[in-house]
Amino acid sequence: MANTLRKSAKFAFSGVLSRVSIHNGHGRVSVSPCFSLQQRNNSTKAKVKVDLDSSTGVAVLGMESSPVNSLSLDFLTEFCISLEKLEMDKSCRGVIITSTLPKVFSAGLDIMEMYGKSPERCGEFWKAVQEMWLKVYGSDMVTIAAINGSSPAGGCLMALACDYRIMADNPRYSIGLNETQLGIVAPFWFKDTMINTVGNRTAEVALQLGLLYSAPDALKIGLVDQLVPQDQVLTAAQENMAKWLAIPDPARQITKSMMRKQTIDRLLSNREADITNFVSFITKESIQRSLRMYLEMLKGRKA
Ligand SMILES: CCCC/C=C\CC(=O)SCCNC(=O)CCNC(=O)[C@H](O)C(C)(C)COP(=O)(O)OP(=O)(O)OC[C@H]1O[C@@H](n2cnc3c(N)ncnc32)[C@H](O)[C@@H]1OP(=O)(O)O
Repeated sequence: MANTLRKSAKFAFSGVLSRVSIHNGHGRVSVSPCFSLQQRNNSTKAKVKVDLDSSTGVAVLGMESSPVNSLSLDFLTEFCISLEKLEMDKSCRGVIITSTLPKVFSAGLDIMEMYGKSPERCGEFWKAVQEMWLKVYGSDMVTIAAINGSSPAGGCLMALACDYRIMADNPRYSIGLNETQLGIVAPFWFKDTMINTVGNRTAEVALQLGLLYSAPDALKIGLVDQLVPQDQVLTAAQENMAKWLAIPDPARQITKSMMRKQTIDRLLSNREADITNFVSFITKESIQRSLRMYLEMLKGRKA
């Protein structure tokens, strides 16, 4: 499906990678994003760690952007490059997306990217958010989210874009599209992805109220597929991956495409308008005020 989509869309990150894999002699391959001229990371510390086991064809993509894996432009760029590299690697059939940080899968979009930024920068940021979703939701690989921490808003979207979600059964963690609680509106493709997962009525209530669900409640509504103890999230993801990989790739990929193409096409054919909408919405004075208050609330929680 990703190949099909690549033909019909201009992917911001397409063609920036070469097929470089480094074998370390144990059947595992460490894949670090092969940065091109489009690399924009200022820091040298990688925000994404990829470990591909060539004997199983399964990669673990660990998000390690401290403190909370918020989805900044730099993070999203690195994430998309890593995923595209795996997508192009014929030996990789499945990817497990997880966090290497304690307590948090992803805190969602980096609020600092939406507060006090120029319209140009906001547009660039939103394009990267779209790209992340297109790449995960449209991946030819089997994608499993190993949700080993809280996963609000954009973090929930990333998990929703996967084929299967396994969450740590920890009462401190929550997941959901809580945008309205911040005074902002989840765009149509967030909403569509939620509807495709939990159904229209549940999505309507969840989105309007900006609900964050505990792990058991997320399981109840089908927002996640399985709960396991914290220390078993990755093992459970590996076990589940084996079931998905037992299905012949072409049959599974075509079926996935049938299920998701309409939703993907809707964004592809409205990409520019969606960016324009985002920029004009997020730069409004009232929205900037809401974001500032939310940031202050986040920082103030420590005091
Ligand atoms: C049209 C617009 C559409 C937009 C679509 C999607 C919007 C989004 O995704 S908006 C982001 C929504 N995210 C949230 O509401 C989550 C906010 N964060 C939290 O609830 C908690 O931080 C979390 C449960 C993830 C983790 O809790 P803790 O482990 O207790 O960490 P802290 O709260 O102490 O946070 C540490 C540090 O990180 C900063 N932080 C947290 N989240 C974000 C974020 N999303 N963006 C930027 N920065 C974030 C937080 O302020 C702390 O900073 P310092 O005080 O400087 O240490």
